[in-house]
Amino acid sequence: MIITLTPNPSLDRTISLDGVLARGEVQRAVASHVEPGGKGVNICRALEASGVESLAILPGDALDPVLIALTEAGIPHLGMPIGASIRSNVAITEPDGTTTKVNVPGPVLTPAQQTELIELVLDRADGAGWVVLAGSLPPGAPVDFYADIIRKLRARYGAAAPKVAVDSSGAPFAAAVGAGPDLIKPNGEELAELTGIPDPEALEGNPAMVATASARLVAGGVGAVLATLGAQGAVLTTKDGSWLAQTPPMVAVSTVGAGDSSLAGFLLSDLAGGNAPDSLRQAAAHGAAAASLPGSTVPALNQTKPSDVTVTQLTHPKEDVQ
Ligand SMILES: O=P(O)(O)OC[C@@]1(O)O[C@H](CO)[C@@H](O)[C@@H]1O
Repeated sequence: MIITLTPNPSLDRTISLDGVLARGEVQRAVASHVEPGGKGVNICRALEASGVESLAILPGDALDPVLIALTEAGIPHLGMPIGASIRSNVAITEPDGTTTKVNVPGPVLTPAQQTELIELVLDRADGAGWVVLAGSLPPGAPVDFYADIIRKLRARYGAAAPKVAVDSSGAPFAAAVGAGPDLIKPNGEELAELTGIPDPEALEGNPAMVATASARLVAGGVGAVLATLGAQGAVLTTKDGSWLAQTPPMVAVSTVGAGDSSLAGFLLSDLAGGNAPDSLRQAAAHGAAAASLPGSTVPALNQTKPSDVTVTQLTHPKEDVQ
């Protein structure tokens, strides 16, 4: 069983253009998709598509379009009523795979609502294999919201605590990293920010540098780092080493949610007893399959091609990343 918490979920509208996005112009779209979203929600959608038991915890009223869509899709979820609408985020995709995304802040969670949401997670985590804390925080939540949940889970369940994965951004991600989660899933930019690399482009095309930066986080108490690098693949770093996964070149249809599918692929392999390189392979296969699907559509296991993924072990270069 995998529990996800999405404290700032969204209704995702993806608009497909048949040309390049033109700022300041009126353009006609060729298609549009609406899906219930937010990172943890997408992870549960991907797990459900592969028959893995999960529960999506999120703030949202029973009649909110996001919760209605989750019910219709048969995604197990637990909504905490907030008396406000879940935000709507927009993605615009171009034929070459370029995706432009605009995310809005979302409704405020009061301190009482934050406490209630945390209690829901703590209660439901009993016996779970993983708890995934995912996405941005809603306005009003303190920076250490995720870090606090990690500490509370360990305090309540001790040695029986579920493993915790975190995928967020900015200061809340950095604070969560400080609490030593079992797994984090940064993209290149987030990894640079977490490790103090001033120019994220330095990591582009340099998996060894990604591995070195990730290894520092592992040395600092993070269990594993799954760095997703878009078309350049993914790098997994644990205390045992680093591996690079690469998928065959492709033109993406929509990259929205590809990282969430990657994390779902990793978790379902891990739950099934896969070792680190196996789980990385499934993460990369899930990410590539998601990028080939429109909107934030998530792939099922049988739509992924792990045999097309090349996994190689990396050695960390001696020089420090500055
Ligand atoms: O604003 P956040 O919480 O960082 O990200 C939200 C979001 O971009 O993440 C998912 C894709 O990963 C989408 O479903 C959703 O719109």
